[in-house]
Amino acid sequence: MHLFVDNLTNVDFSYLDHARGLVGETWLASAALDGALDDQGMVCDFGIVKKTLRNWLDDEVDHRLLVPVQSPHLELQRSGDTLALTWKLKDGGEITVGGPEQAFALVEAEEIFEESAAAWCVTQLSGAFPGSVAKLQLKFCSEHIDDPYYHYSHGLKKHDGNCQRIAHGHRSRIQIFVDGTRDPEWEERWAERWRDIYLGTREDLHGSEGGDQLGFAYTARQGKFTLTLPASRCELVTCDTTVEQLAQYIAETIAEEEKGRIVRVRAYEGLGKGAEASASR
Ligand SMILES: Nc1nc2c(c(=O)[nH]1)N=C([C@H](O)[C@H](O)COP(=O)(O)OP(=O)(O)OP(=O)(O)O)CN2
Repeated sequence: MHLFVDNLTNVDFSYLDHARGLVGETWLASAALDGALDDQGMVCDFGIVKKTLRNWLDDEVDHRLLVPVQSPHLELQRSGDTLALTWKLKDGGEITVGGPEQAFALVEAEEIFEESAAAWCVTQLSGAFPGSVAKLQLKFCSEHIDDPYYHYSHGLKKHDGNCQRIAHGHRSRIQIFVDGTRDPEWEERWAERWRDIYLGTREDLHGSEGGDQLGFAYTARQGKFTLTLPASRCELVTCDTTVEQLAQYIAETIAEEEKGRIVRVRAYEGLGKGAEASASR
């Protein structure tokens, strides 16, 4: 018998890609299970399926940096329960990340994409379901978005939860209105500007701002986090990078060029949520 659960949860995370660098991503997860019927006439109670998978994905994938440990572009070092890695980029640059182990997911794969990540999750989940379940399949996919969107990574050092991790991210739509009318040109400009970007807070800078490589470091409740990456893959902002503050930052930046007009920005953070802000000059 075949059982399925569509859109059971979504995961927000970042991953390392040889060409794209640090990629903020949001995927929807769906599951399918094959097995015999138990004495309730079920392959597995939907309640158990949803709780088991949601809890596991929340703990092991959501808000983590997914690292493809079989990649030739990776150097990884462990010291106690902290990890430090160097990732070589296709254009010759590099990214380094350090932090507590719980901020990373070490995925047995050469590259991270929907299928490789799902296959690793299924391996990790072996034994999580009752014996009536013979086979688990997991599928990740991106939300269908008609609007322009961007992928960004960031870390919120003041956040009490997992958003404090320095390299987690989202795939997010952006809607921009000038004097009440949607402005596709501005939306495309921001989608391009924040394509695979790291949004760094200026006060977290470690080292100088002027060079080709930028460094960020902070200590939060989970431990010490560090990140270095090419300045060209980064946008520095003076505020923290909550979606409220990003919406305000975008609105104010556009308002500088749209003098006398009211700019309203509806910025998403991942799927189905975000913040609205307005500005005029
Ligand atoms: N009001 C705000 N709340 C939160 C913000 C924010 O900018 N404004 N940001 C975060 C984190 O950046 C986090 O990455 C958001 O991730 P998400 O998974 O969407 O949030 P939750 O963990 O709360 O939701 P789940 O659906 O349960 O994963 C957090 N909050």
